[in-house]
Amino acid sequence: MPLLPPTPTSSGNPGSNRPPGSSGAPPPAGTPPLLDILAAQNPWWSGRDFSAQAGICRDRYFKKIRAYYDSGEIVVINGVRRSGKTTLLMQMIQDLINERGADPRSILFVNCDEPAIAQLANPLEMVLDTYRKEVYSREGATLVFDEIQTIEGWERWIKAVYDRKQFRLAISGSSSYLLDSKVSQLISGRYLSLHVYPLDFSEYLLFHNIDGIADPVTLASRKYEVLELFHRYLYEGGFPQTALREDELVREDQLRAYYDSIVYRDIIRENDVRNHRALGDLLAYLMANITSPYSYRKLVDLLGIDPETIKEYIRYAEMAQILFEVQFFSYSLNVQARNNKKIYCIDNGLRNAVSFSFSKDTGRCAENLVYIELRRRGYTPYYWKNNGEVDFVLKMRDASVMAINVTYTDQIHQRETDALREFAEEFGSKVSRCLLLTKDTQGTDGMIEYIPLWRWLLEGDDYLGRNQGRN
Ligand SMILES: Nc1ncnc2c1ncn2[C@@H]1O[C@H](COP(=O)(O)OP(=O)(O)OP(=O)(O)O)[C@@H](O)[C@H]1O
Repeated sequence: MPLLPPTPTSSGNPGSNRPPGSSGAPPPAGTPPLLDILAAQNPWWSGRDFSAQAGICRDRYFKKIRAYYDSGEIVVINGVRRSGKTTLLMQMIQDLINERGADPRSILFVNCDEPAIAQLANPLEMVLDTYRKEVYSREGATLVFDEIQTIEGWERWIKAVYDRKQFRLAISGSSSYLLDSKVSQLISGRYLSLHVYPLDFSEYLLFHNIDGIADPVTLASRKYEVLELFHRYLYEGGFPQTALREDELVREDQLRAYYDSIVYRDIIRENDVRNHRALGDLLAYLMANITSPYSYRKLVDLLGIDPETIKEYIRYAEMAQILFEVQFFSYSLNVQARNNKKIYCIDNGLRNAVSFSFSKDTGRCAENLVYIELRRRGYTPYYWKNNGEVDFVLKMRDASVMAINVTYTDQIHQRETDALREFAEEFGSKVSRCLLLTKDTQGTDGMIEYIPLWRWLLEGDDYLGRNQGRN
């Protein structure tokens, strides 16, 4: 079977079974294995259909990637494992070929996590060399490196390639190390980055064939289905692959496999963690106790792990983007540091699949959902506590603050509204808005706005104030 059959738009000789730059003979037994690997990863070189790999279009990410690509800067896609980064890269490639007339062979995609590539002595250089010699040697190629953080020294290499100005570049990675300060300094001013999260609620609806709910008439006619799906989303979370699974047992097994792979590859392997048991105990505790305040001292007493190790492991979990620590809100950094922290998880489905719980933990799930949505919208939420507790405090660009409580019960408890009033009294004119996200109550009492959680998730930033901006 020819290695690279011709494609109608190929830049090679018409009728040739080989890519431009290769020798005239059919690929012999001794064809470099690297070319085979690359050909398998780049089905478009041979005109093979790869639409299945491009999945369902997540519009807002896709539009951004397109704009970033057109800017000529390095497109960086970052996000927790399995959130859909590779699929977005496939959508970008499909768009370049199908809509924008790119020569299929002018696009090189490399999965750097593939052992056969990662094990090469100088993988990126060898891949580019092979590609240039065997597939496409002209200028203007697009080079796409998926999971690039697995290759040591990739930053210098990417910078050098960028500086040659011969290629368009896109890279992706699953860990925040991809853009930690050292790296971003090296390529600073040369990249535009996009953070990919598991599906938001409108994307989740789209994955269940509900589209167009921005239109009030459509929303009204499909409200029952939307509410039913919201109930599922609340517990099952939004990883794209699991959102498409109907079988609950398979879905949970898959989420547990995600968790194991994140913990092993992005925490243990990435940071060379030796004490697996301590790490496992800490993560299990934090996963079970999302949304609750904790102190390092309490964790030391409970788990018998020293405080420095606890801090370090929490940082690793943050870099792997599965857990996020939230600080107490105060204008004084000392007060902020002295107070307890809270922890939130990237996805309710992931959290529920690995945490043993007798109840459905609806309150925690609702609050966690809001936290992730606020991060998606670009905020760094804080919490506040005095007599009552405010779940989220947002610092706005105009220096005001917004307070949000979440209550997912049939009846609204007075403590939720009292806490918002207490916060408003304490911070006075700095408070621009108080929201209470509810199960289904909507309206206002003059000071507090009540909004059903599902509706707030769908209505994007509007309820947070279009002109308020983010911190
Ligand atoms: N937009 C989408 N439409 C349909 N399926 C999707 C979509 N995005 C992701 N998926 C599915 O979710 C799974 C993970 O997607 P993908 O490989 O793109 O994620 P990733 O972030 O690159 O993962 P990793 O970090 O593990 O490489 C795949 O099975 C993929 O088919």
